Amino acid sequence: MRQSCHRLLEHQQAGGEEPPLYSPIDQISVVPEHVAREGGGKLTRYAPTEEDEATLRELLLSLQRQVSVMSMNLSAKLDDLQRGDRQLETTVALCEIRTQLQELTKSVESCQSEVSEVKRDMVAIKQELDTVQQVKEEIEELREYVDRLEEHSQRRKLRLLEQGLTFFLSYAILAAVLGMLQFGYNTGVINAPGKNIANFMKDVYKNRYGMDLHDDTVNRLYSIAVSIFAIGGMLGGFSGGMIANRFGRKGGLLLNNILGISGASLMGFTKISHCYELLIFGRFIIGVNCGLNTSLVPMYISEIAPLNLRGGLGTVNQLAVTVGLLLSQVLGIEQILGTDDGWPILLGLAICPAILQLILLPACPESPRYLLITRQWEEEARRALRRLRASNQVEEDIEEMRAEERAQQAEASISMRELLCSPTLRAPLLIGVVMQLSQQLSGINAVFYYSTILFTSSGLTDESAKFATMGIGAIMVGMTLVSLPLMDRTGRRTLHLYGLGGMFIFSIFITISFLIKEMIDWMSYLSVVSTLSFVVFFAVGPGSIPWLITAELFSQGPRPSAMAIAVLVNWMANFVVGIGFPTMKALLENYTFLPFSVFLAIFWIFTYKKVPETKNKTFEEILALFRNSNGSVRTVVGWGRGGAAAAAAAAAAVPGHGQRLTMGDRCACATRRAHQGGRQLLVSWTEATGGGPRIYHYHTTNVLNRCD
Ligand SMILES: OC[C@H]1O[C@](O)(CO)[C@@H](O)[C@@H]1O
Repeated sequence: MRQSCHRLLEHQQAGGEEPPLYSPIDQISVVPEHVAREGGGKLTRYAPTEEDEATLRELLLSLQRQVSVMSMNLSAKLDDLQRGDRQLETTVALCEIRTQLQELTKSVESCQSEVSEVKRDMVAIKQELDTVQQVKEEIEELREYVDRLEEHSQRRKLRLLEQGLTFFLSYAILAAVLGMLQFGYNTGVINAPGKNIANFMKDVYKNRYGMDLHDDTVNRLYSIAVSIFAIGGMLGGFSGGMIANRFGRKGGLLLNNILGISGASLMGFTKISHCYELLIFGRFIIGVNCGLNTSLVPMYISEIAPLNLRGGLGTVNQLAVTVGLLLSQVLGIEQILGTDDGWPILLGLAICPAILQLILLPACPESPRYLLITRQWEEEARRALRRLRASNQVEEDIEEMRAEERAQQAEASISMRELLCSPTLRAPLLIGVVMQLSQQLSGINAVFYYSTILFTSSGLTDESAKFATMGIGAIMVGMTLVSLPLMDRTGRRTLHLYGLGGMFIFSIFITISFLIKEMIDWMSYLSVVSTLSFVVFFAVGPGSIPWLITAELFSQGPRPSAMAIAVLVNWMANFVVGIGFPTMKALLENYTFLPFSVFLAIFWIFTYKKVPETKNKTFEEILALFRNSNGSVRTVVGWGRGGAAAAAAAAAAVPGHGQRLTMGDRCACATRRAHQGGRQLLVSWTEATGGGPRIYHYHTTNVLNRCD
């Protein structure tokens, strides 16, 4: 209070302006006289002194003076206002001004708060700019690292492409393809001794029941013995995937020989035991054995073959089939084993490939891919590779397998259901299945099973027809051999297109020759030449490519299940053609081959549009072909624990997608709890020590398994 009075006096003594109307009075009334406020706001009692009283008196006088001045001022102003004509207008204007002043004050306040917000934002932006700069630098580093990685993998691939055929690799291939030879042999072996087997059935029936077996019943029994082989094949082919995962590729093949030996023995002992049921059962068992072989052998070969030889070595599958077929044709002629006494030996000879494989295969290594990716036995895989490559430098192969493993999200194996439901695997599965269909629905087995009848019906004598049939077998072997080196040079897709195209043209020629053979004599030769050419083109592509490409289209996890489905389809189509062709021939007569021409045209278009080239591509690259067509797979490199830098790098590597890389996905791959399908972003990486660079593989869509 005392201070306030002093200040007021000082102000007046200094000749200050007329004080505002409200302030001195307000100040005086703020605090009661007997109370004063000290520093810190604490209230204390106040006792006035004489000096204070004098000051107060002075102050009161000055206040009185001021009040009178103010009242004079006021009354002067009021008079002015009352005198003025525009008193009302002025009041209104003052009110308006006051309102505007209030609004102005409000806007100033809001401006103030906006300014402080902007200030805050600017600080945040600055921080973000710093982060962006940092991220930019990191991306630059990452880019350099990716370039280096790419260079490294390019060099690795070049080295992989330089690998050669070693003695041990050839030995392992030879031991394995005995299974495919078994398949070819048993496919053809039943044709030549057809009449002898029918006679045997009649004799047994007569001995058993004392009456003659009707020709129709004999034919039915014989056709059961022929076709039950394919039923066994379907069963074996379908179980191939499961066996391959459970016992390994080599393990499965070794076990399968038990079936081979049993089936061959049953067939071989059919005559001695006077029991044609044994023949039927034996054919079924050997069918299961061959079905398993068609699944396991191509899988084993594609997994042990070096990248640059995979096509050629895959063709050895079909080479073995054709050799088996030719062997059965040659041994089945009347001069050798195609007789009443010889046929059980002919059928029983199927024991030879099984025993030979049992002897040769144990020395071969298990598939290194199976050991490393499916079993995670790295040392064993390394040992197997060292033997197959005849070198201690196998790190390139190991790295390539690891890359395949990463690309398939570390899935050791994928069930049949998962395979069928996976959107990513749908495309390769469809291609695999259509490729198998293109082999069987091309009509090749119509030629094989019924070539002799076809030739005689187009005018050749029985004798020449038999030799023409054998010629087909020989041409098939020769042409498959010719196609072998082309597979890794020309490429699978190109050869398949040539093969299907040629078959299409010659299937038309076959139909033409059937149609005009009655008019022109030499047309019978046109039918033989057309059929031989048909077979030549089959050997160029559709004979071998479906076997090898199905194994190539899939990585380690889904490969066994995919092979099982594709092989099942192959056997089913084989069965349908075998069973259906006689009826088709009866119905369509000279136009019998026309449906095959239509199928061939469809398969050609499909191959042209959908089948990718797999020549010289690693399994990881093939996998990426399908992922990229469906979504995208990228590899980026992140630092340490990931975070913003890795996320930004990932986002930068998927231009246009805009997906965010969430580090939460990391646990996904570790736990591997599988969910089906779905579009999502998935991340996996290799662990690196000491916070160094890490490789992230991520797919933006259609991943097989979602993990959380
Ligand atoms: O070589 C002809 C043979 O090849 C196969 O297509 C298997 O690859 C068999 O179905 C056919 O009898």
